[in-house]
Amino acid sequence: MSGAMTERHMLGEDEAAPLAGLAARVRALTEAAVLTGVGADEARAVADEIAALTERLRAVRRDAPPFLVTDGHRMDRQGGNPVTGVLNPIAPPVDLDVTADGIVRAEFTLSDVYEGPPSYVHGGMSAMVLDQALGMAAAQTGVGGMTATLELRYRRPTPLGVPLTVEAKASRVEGRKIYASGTIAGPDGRVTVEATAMFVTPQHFLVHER
Ligand SMILES: CCCCCCCC/C=C\CCCCCCCC(=O)SCCNC(=O)CCNC(=O)[C@H](O)C(C)(C)COP(=O)(O)OP(=O)(O)OC[C@H]1O[C@@H](n2cnc3c(N)ncnc32)[C@H](O)[C@@H]1OP(=O)(O)O
Repeated sequence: MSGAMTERHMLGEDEAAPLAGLAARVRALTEAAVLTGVGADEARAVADEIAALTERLRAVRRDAPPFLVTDGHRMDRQGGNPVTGVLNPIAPPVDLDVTADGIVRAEFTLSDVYEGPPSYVHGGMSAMVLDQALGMAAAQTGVGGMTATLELRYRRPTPLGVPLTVEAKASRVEGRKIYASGTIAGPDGRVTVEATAMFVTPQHFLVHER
């Protein structure tokens, strides 16, 4: 198990770059696996080669995903994050930026790997991207917190394979509760998904942080 309290290995840029390159290759592999039309023998042969490569990576195993050394931002240090993490092949990855006024924003494209209804993005994937963006927006107000509630309104289908925009902003803070809202929009600027969320800073986290 990768427990939250596990001491994390900190990756400097030199160490992180080749691992990000590895993740990018595996991301491409995942898409190729979903879309491939090769025959059964070729699929088995490739599977065996991949199994051998997996064993090579397992030869040296960390207890938990490493963190990236960043320029003081705690936001993007989780290289293994499934939305933003450059080290994680299942992350698109979504490169979330924070503007001076606390708006969290990214342009990103979701491949066929994230298909829900035929030719559209899976609603759970939209939820995950929004959870992350709203969570980062909430963290802009101070400590940040765990998602306590997340409400989605799917207004229209979200297209695959075209540039999407996610935006989020914190709206208010009440004690340990932080409220945030955000959207995903298609290339035409029309909103496809709206989200509101409440994050709660755990008591013990405040004690550790302050
Ligand atoms: C560890 C802190 C992290 C900070 C990180 C900052 C770094 C930022 C960096 C990068 C951005 C990251 C972005 C991440 C995005 C992804 C986030 C996720 O996926 S999180 C995983 C999914 N969520 C869970 O697994 C939560 C599970 N639940 C819990 O852990 C607890 O229930 C928790 C923390 C939510 C509340 O526990 P309590 O013990 O602190 O809560 P009580 O003291 O009872 O409540 C405080 C107030 O909040 C209300 N409340 C609590 N939970 C509620 C809920 N689910 N719905 C409505 N109200 C709730 C209560 O009614 C109470 O309100 P009254 O003070 O009485 O007005």
